Amino acid sequence: MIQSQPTVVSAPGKVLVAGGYLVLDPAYSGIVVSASPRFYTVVQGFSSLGEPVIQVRSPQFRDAVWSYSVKLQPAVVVEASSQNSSTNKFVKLALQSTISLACQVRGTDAVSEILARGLDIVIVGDNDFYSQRAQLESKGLPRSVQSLSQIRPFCPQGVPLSEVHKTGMGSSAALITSLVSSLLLHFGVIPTSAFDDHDNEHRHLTHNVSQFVHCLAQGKVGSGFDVSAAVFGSHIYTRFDPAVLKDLMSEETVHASQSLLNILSPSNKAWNHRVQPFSLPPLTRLMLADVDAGSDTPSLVGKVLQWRKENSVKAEALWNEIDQQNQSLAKALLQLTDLHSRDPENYSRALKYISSLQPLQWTADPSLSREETDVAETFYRVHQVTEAIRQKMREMGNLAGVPIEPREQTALLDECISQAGVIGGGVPGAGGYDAIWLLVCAPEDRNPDPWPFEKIDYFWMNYQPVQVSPLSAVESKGKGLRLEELNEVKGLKEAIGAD
Ligand SMILES: Nc1ncnc2c1ncn2[C@@H]1O[C@H](COP(=O)(O)OP(=O)(O)OP(=O)(O)O)[C@@H](O)[C@H]1O
Ligand SMILES: C[C@@](O)(CCOP(=O)(O)O)CC(=O)O
Repeated sequence: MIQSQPTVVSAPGKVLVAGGYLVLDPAYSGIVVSASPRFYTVVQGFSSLGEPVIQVRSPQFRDAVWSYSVKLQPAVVVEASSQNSSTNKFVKLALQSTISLACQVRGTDAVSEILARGLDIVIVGDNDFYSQRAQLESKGLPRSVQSLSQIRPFCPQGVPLSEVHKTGMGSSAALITSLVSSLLLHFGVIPTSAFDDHDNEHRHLTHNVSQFVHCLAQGKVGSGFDVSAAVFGSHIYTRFDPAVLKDLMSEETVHASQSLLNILSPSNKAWNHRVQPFSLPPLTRLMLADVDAGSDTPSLVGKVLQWRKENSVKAEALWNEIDQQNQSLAKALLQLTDLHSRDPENYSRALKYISSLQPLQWTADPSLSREETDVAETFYRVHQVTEAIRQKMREMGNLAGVPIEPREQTALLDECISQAGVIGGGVPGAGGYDAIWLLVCAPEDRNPDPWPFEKIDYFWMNYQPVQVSPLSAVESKGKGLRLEELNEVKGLKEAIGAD
């Protein structure tokens, strides 16, 4: 029986539009856009018969219920029940770390009281985190954004978690971030006002804990841009030095560590990542597609890093060239936001004008005013820079002998990017065969033409060489973590079985 008011926190997925591979090195940065699909964690008091337990459920998957017992003395130990039909390292480590931290911050008695009745935790992710091809096929629907809106929210995937086809939106980072934050709130480590503003110590603590749990669960310290996007929303990300986590990176030390709070505290100066403000320009729309190019993505990252190590001079030159382009891209995109805020009318008129033309034609009209020309030229610069980045990333792939932008993706992207109103695009993150992103114009009024996004949606639906499935994701302007009301998230109550 559910007994207390639920704590609900959501965290967004991400798209690394520039900075793949480079972002692993603190000398470089990446542009990470937070996306509208979110992971939701619902934590409630739960009265079980017998021993207090924590029950975690992921109702979108088969056999995805995990029970844990918790001992607080002499040290916090979270133990998975022998009856669980599968293990979930991510969930277990999130419980272990947040409860340990809660004991350090609130004291064992307070935590023991909250745990006395047990906890029921439900985790669900928006449909875009998982390929919906099978759902669309079973409903006889074409692969279009419109069809996706006909699939019910948090749709069950019909398979165990280990078999699901992910779309690369950072599911584990968003999941860990929403789970960790909901637990920190539920145990009173941070107050309910923690996420009311975008840059306070509570949000930074949540970031550090989520980053740590995610690294520990993955068994390595990654760049962390995905967790950072889940916490802060879109930004320009520069990674932290992995040394900050070195004393915590084994499961044994987590059990033993008295210094968890000291290391994860926002006042620990060893957390030296940088989060610089960024968002995509007004009246544009991010489009994403899951591409089924019928080929396995080999382990790209290992091979690229190996090549870089063996060819350091050549690699440094290439990394610096790509970095310059990445910085130019961020600058041009931010400049567009600025042009909009200074003169929304001319921005809007220029955007409407370029929406029905191919990039090459954007700056050729002498009848545009000076202000409109500024806007059109800045959009054209974004177009040119995204094309230059693609070219350099292909070069990186060729040199390292890996398919960062494979031929199938090049053909698809070239065709998309040559269409009217398409600003630019590429392969997100590490690249490979799985996905593409585009930035398209989204004028307020579309007449007389269809919106560029509708034309692309139609183009993808009919594209023959590979199967292209759109995602409904757009950029999330929600600035990362959000405290939610259970009743206000469409389909959430039904999905967690509380209706
Ligand atoms: N809905 C969920 N409920 C519980 N655990 C989940 C859920 N989704 C993911 N996980 C945990 O995260 C792990 C998957 O992590 P993995 O590193 O494969 O994802 P990812 O690479 O971040 O995904 P993506 O391709 O979306 O970026 C699973 O093994 C599981 O432990
Ligand atoms: C190659 C890399 O820079 C990006 C990987 O991005 P994604 O998870 O494929 O979106 C690796 C990393 O930063 O963890």
